[in-house]
Amino acid sequence: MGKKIGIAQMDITFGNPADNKKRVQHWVKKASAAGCHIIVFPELWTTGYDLTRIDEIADEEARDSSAFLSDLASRHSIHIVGGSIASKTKDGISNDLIVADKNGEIVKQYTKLHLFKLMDEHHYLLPGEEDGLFTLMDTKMAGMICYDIRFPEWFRKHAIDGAKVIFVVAQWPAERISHWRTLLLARAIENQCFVIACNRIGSDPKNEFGGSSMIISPWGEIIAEGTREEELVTAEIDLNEVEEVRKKIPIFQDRRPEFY
Ligand SMILES: O=C(O)CCC(=O)C(=O)O
Repeated sequence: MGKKIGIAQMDITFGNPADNKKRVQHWVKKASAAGCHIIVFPELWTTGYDLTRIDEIADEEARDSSAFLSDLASRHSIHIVGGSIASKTKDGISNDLIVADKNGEIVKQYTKLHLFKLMDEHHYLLPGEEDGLFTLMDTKMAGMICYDIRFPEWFRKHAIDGAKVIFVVAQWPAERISHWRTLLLARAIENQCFVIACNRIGSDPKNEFGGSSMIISPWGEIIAEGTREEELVTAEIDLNEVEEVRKKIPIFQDRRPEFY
């Protein structure tokens, strides 16, 4: 049976978690009414890239955002790949992707592994040290955050470890949207998995963001793509397609890692 995916290609109010929570509530209601099994949100949706104030507005131990997403997921009976949020711990602040299943259980908290120096992340955030794997609907999946997609070896590790669907949550600037599209397509084709990527729209004081959220099949077809407007991007995916593609061109059997 197909699974309906919804991507909340939303704008984010700069440095205003309360306002952004209202936005997220709106998109969860919309996705639930549209019959989506999963909804996906963008990177740093609570705060935006308000890094100079991040210490004030980050969420202590991701507690508040996790409770918020968990409550929404169980009330609307929908799995939430809850974008990422700034989480404050005793060691510093990290950029964490939170996943809540439809019963409200938090099944993953993944910290962005690769920090993006061009947007000063290394001055404000701590990098992660763990993988992005989780299970939803009895299927192994994984989450990545924005700049992570420039590291094919990180994606590959997750595919080798069993991920059939890889989510990407981002705030990807419009000026490099051709990189975004090309990298996502390549990651889907080379790993023969679904790639479901959510990018924000709108702007902040330093960047304009490019939308073009995408749902890409394991064969590399774009099943759905957003524009640069706020919208719910939806498509139904058939998880069996992963095995079909991997049977047709068996790259995971044909790899020769002893030479790489
Ligand atoms: O790699 C890029 O061009 C964009 C990355 C980015 O914006 C981020 O990681 O936040």
